[in-house]
Amino acid sequence: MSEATSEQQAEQRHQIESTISRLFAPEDAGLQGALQAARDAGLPEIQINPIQGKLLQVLATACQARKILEIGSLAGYSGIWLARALPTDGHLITLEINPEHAEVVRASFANAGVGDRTEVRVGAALDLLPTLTTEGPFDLIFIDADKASYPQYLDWAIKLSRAGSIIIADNCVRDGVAFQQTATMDADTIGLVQYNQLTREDPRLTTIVLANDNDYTDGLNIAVVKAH
Ligand SMILES: C[S@@+](CC[C@H](N)C(=O)[O-])C[C@H]1O[C@@H](n2cnc3c(N)ncnc32)[C@H](O)[C@@H]1O
Ligand SMILES: [Mg+2]
Repeated sequence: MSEATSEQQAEQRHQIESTISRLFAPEDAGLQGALQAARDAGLPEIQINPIQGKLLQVLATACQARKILEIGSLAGYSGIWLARALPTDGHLITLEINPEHAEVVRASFANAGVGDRTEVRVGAALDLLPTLTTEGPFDLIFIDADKASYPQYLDWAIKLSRAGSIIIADNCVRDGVAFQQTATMDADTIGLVQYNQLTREDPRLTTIVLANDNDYTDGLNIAVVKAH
């Protein structure tokens, strides 16, 4: 029997991913509505994928999350996945710099039935994070905003967490460049490289990166806070 070509292997990986998505992470009307609202508002399609959304829910459930913090809301797609892992008295705060995005998020949260347990705060995350110290600790923190600030977001995430909290950051593979050190990197890539290094070396964290987006070329950095 002949070896599969690289195109056949890519197609097989794609089929497996679609099957996992369909079986374990189907999108209901609320999630599909958030994607449509984003398209209608002309927002970029840079949200996480359904498997990542379900993974966020699995992790939120694993740490019995009652308080979740998200940095970077876009249209509320990841926020809906996260909010649905909360108990009815749980709370998700999502930080978003763009007021137009925030309006779309609020409408999509309401449409998805999670308006009661979610709050969108508008502003630059680095300005808003210091105002959250009395509202934590957060059980899960999801970082998915401007990449250059990821190292500072990590500092804040640890400050706002407890032992057992889970800190997740998106786009921490980026075709592999997020693990490289070169002289010619832009500020976003430097932020990602530093984030991976900081989470790998920080003795307070246990960390792994999973390549689980865009045909394994991007993915999530997942860190558990062991102690402060
Ligand atoms: C990749 S999108 C978030 C995607 C979303 N988490 C999802 O998967 O559905 C990044 C979002 O972060 C917002 N953002 C960028 N810089 C920010 C900052 N400094 N503070 C807060 N939000 C920021 C952008 O406006 C954008 O809506
Ligand atoms: Mg992202």
